[in-house]
Amino acid sequence: MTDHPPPAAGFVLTLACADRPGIVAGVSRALAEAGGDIRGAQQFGDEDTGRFFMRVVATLPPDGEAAVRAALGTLGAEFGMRWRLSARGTPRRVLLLASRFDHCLADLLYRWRTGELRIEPVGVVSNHPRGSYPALDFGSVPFHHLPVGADNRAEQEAAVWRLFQDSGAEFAVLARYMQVLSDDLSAKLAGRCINIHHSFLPGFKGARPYHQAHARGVKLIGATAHFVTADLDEGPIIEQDVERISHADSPADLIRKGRDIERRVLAQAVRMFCEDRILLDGVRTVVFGD
Ligand SMILES: Nc1nc2c(c(=O)[nH]1)N[C@@H](CN(C=O)c1ccc(C(=O)N[C@@H](CCC(=O)O)C(=O)O)cc1)CN2
Repeated sequence: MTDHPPPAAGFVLTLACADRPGIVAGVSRALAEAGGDIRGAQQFGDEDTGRFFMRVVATLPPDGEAAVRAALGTLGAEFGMRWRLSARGTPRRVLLLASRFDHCLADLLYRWRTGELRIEPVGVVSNHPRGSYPALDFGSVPFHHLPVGADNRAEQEAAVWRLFQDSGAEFAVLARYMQVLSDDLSAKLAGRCINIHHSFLPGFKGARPYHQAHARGVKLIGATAHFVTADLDEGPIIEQDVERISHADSPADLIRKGRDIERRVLAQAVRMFCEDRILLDGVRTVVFGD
């Protein structure tokens, strides 16, 4: 009976460092010496920032992960590299936040249930009660009603942060959560909190972009998924899309058409995050698409 070696597992390596010769060679050697097999690689050198970014998909033999982590540790120290190695397809634990409008929350939960999005929702937070979502089935996902007003913003945010930590969430998604996060919470969630803004940024920031768009008479509307920073609607952009509209569209028409754009843009951004396709490049992102 022939012994078959255990199947090699799939991994994604992402890295960023100051650009200089030898990075790709070093990474390839580290993987090869650990028995790894590169299945795909994307890289980008940003001439503005002098930074280099890379995403590698590789298989590793069972004992290869420890070996490659050791080699990457050494390489990382030599090149001043930030790197991350994660098993492909591992669901990412996410805390979902929403306010009155539920279309993005409903869409993410559907894509999770159908297996399209490799997420594990660890909780839903809303500043509105559960009864505000009659159309939604949260199933086994815990729902947390955390009302917020001018008199309890700090306490409410402390509860959100405690939930994020206690649930073991890896990232958060503001799925039309209409509260501005404080500088403190924004900093704690830096690079791991994705917001969907219902306009094609940098146009029409704030809480009512569709009314602004209608008043301005634009011919395209859009949506923007971005990382949350303390500066409202200024975070590094992950994904955007637009749709043509006309003079005949009322604000209500724009809100209706915008929902579809918001849903697909947010879902794409969440998928890219879960597949380690997004790297921060200062105030911008590098997105290694599929
Ligand atoms: N620190 C940040 N927090 C949030 C961001 C962000 O970019 N940085 N994005 C928002 C989402 N958003 C637009 O996409 C947005 C949400 C809320 C408001 C706003 O003015 N809210 C008012 C209250 C409105 C209400 O209660 O309905 C407020 O907070 O005083 C503007 C833009 C999520 N958080």
